[in-house]
Amino acid sequence: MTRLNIENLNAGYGNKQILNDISLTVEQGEMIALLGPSGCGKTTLLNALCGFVPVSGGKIKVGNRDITTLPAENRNITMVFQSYALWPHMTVAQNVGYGLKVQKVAREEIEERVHELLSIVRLAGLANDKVTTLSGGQRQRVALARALAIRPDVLVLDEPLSNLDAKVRLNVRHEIKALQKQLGFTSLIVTHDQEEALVMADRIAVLNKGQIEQLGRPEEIYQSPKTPFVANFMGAENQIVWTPELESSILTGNSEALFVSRPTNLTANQQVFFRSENVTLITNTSRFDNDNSVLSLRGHVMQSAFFGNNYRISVQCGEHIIQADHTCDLPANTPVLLSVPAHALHVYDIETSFKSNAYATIQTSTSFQTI
Ligand SMILES: Nc1ncnc2c1ncn2[C@@H]1O[C@H](COP(=O)(O)OP(=O)(O)OP(=O)(O)O)[C@@H](O)[C@H]1O
Repeated sequence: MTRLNIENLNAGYGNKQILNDISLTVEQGEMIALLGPSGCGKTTLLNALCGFVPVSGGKIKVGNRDITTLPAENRNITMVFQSYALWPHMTVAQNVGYGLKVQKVAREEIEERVHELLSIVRLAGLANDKVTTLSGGQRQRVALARALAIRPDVLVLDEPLSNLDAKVRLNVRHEIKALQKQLGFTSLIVTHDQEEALVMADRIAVLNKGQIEQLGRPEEIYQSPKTPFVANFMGAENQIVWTPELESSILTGNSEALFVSRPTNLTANQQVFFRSENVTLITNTSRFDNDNSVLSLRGHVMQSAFFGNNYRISVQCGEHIIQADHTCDLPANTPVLLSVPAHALHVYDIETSFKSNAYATIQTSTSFQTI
């Protein structure tokens, strides 16, 4: 496996440009997750790498080879599809060996390689079964073994777990990750599931409208989103646009005020995002601390939903509806006080979307350690 280098890539369908100036390097042995909402261009990027979608500008290099205009079969990039794309009339072993047979590799070598890969993906006992008799998780492991059999320079995976049910999905994602670490393959994986990206990837590229909005380690993307889009996409679903009116409402010092306190890094004409898990909810609303280290606001419960390990409480705070995680159920209309520590706030300038959050920065590093 080798390094993949994408430089200023533009691609699309006919006159419709989908990818705008994408630059991304996947280091040897690294797994990068492409994360973004439906239609942002994730699959188009994989298709452009594989040679299925023509490139209108920029370069794709694998190691020192420029593959930008090479036909798909000469690129040595293999795709694992969401739908597995296995041959239904073939056995497990025949599917895994298919690519090697096309490459006219000697029969003994194919047998050896197929055997090796089937034991890696723990399917050796099913070598002679028809793939149609396998479960979804097993089929995806066959697809993975088939892709790896031809020793691609780069492996790309297009939502490989989407067709699996929730429990199998958790297992297979850990298996793919473990395999990726064990074999050290260079890979790009497409997902729209942020948890999947956080768990599996060495780095995450968040795509928005055909552009990379942020690239970084999972911790960086989660804890220090650079833009409102990334903050919101990574689960900071609460948003308050901090207008001059809100700013003046807090400065009244009124104990009935909706906004009780705000941290010093939040000023007028900014927007703030935060996660429900970072909101502390109390039912004693008489407390009135002018505390500069938290954003604190009053409201009343609209509804409550059971989430298994806690309750997600929707709180109406003036015009805003804030989601807060809480340990117990609360009846509608209960008055509550919400507070969010400054370090959990992601603050951006309204006009420029420029990040102005001094509290939530973490140590970041763009270097990638190969293992
Ligand atoms: N064959 C095609 N011809 C024309 N437009 C296409 C084609 N395939 C995709 N598109 C358009 O390109 C854009 C990006 O699609 P793409 O499939 O890359 O998005 P995605 O991020 O992978 O979405 P999803 O998560 O829904 O799979 C969309 O607007 C889509 O309608």
